[in-house]
Amino acid sequence: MNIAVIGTGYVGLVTGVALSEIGHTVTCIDVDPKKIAKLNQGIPTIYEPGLSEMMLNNQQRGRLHFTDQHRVGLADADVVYLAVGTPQRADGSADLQYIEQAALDVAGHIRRSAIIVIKSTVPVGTNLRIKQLMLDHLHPGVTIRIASNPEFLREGSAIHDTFHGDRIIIGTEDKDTASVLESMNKPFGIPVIKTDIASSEMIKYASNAFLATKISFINEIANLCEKLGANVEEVAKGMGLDHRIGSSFLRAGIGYGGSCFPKDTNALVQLAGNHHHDFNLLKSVIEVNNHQRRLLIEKMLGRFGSLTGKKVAVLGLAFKPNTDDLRESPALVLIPELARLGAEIVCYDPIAADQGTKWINVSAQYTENVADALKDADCALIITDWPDIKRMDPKTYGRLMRQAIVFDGRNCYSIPQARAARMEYYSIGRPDVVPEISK
Ligand SMILES: NC(=O)C1=CN([C@@H]2O[C@H](COP(=O)(O)OP(=O)(O)OC[C@H]3O[C@@H](n4cnc5c(N)ncnc54)[C@H](O)[C@@H]3O)[C@@H](O)[C@H]2O)C=CC1
Ligand SMILES: O=C(O)[C@H]1O[C@H](OP(=O)(O)OP(=O)(O)OC[C@H]2O[C@@H](n3ccc(=O)[nH]c3=O)[C@H](O)[C@@H]2O)[C@H](O)[C@@H](O)[C@@H]1O
Repeated sequence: MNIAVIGTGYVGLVTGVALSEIGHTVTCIDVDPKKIAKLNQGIPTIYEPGLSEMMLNNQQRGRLHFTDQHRVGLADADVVYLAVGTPQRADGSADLQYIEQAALDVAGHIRRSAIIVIKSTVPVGTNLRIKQLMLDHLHPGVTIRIASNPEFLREGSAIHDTFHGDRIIIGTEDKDTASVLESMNKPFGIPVIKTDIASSEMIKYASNAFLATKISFINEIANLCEKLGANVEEVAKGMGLDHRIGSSFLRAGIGYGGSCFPKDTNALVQLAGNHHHDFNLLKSVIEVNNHQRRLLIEKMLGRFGSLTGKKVAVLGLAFKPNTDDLRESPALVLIPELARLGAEIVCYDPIAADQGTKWINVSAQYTENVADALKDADCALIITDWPDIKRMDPKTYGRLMRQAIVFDGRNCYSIPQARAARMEYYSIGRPDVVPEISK
């Protein structure tokens, strides 16, 4: 089929590349000419394992194209995906200006009837409003059908998730549209759930809200474990083996970040409020997460009294490993707070350092490797559990730092490992490790 994808961000680009990989002819359209120029040179604009090769391969086969010209990109499209951002407004609700503009752009340029698929995460009711908006602006004779097809990929494993997802959700007003989209997605070999549009829109928010709830729940248990002398990792393992609970999303840490959990939980609270429903549970999930992000600073102040003039090695900036995305990363809260407290900050991230220099507006040094960041530091603060940080011999801290004092927001090392390395080690939901010599 001929497909157009509007928006070449994390979701649009991966969707376009994946649909071309299963044999469709895809044109991705973006309003950012710089992104399009880079993509046309075969260079991905985001970091995702496996994306670069797959993209280049499909471009060379002539199945994947990029343009900033809607007229060109929409010329042959049978199906048009809208995959632009739906960020958070100041009041927490979803900002729909980009998707509305994208819909108007399509309506203004499309000259043939097509199915419009909304992939962006949008509040319940948005698909039908977008349809009406487009109907008001279409050229005479052009008809559209609308479908909701929310995305469940995770950044850092986006290609893997797209080909091995648990389900594909298709919400439509009519069975024909659902059948067309089901057969289009068949080569992915993933179960397709066909439903109505409102339920499809809600499945996306409910899924993200539930995963965020699991994380805040285990973080609260972790905080209690610290007070009671239990180890949250043992607790999570013991809970997760119950298949009704499941072991995923039970990793305690410095809270969830990223472009979606924070914004989607807030948007759902807002949506509920607009319908006179006070979503207290989800409000608590958000509150717990906000507090969790600051926990390690409290621990650092507890240990040092003051951070003025202390050299802090910050390991990891991205909101999770394998991505260069800094959106809502705990780093954006923690680094400015360290600066406010007078610390000297040296940051390391294997992929997201460039983004760090753009997003973090406080004075900080950026290094190319972990060793340079750790050299002569008074303490280390682990924000992202990058594989090279996790795999590092914990004795490295002692070899390079003034004192091996590590505040670990991702529980990268086991307690026995920390003890063996003679580190002073503060993690989440586990006993502190304080060697005799440091007491
Ligand atoms: N990032 C993620 O992992 C996931 C995101 N989502 C949802 O997918 C949607 C897109 O998210 P991201 O890909 O992260 O956004 P993004 O911000 O990375 O990309 C959006 C892209 O759309 C382009 N754009 C904006 N207006 C346009 C227009 N009128 N015409 C053409 N292009 C336009 C921008 O230039 C940008 O390249 C959001 O609703 C998000 O909640 C859903 C699942 C996963
Ligand atoms: O709607 C979205 O954008 C996406 O949001 C999340 O994906 P993503 O944000 O890319 O990454 P996750 O792996 O879910 O991690 C989110 C945050 O939770 C944190 N997390 C995750 C799992 C866990 O056990 N503990 C924990 O603190 C991560 O460190 C990270 O900061 C969902 O997992 C995807 O299904 C969804 O499509």
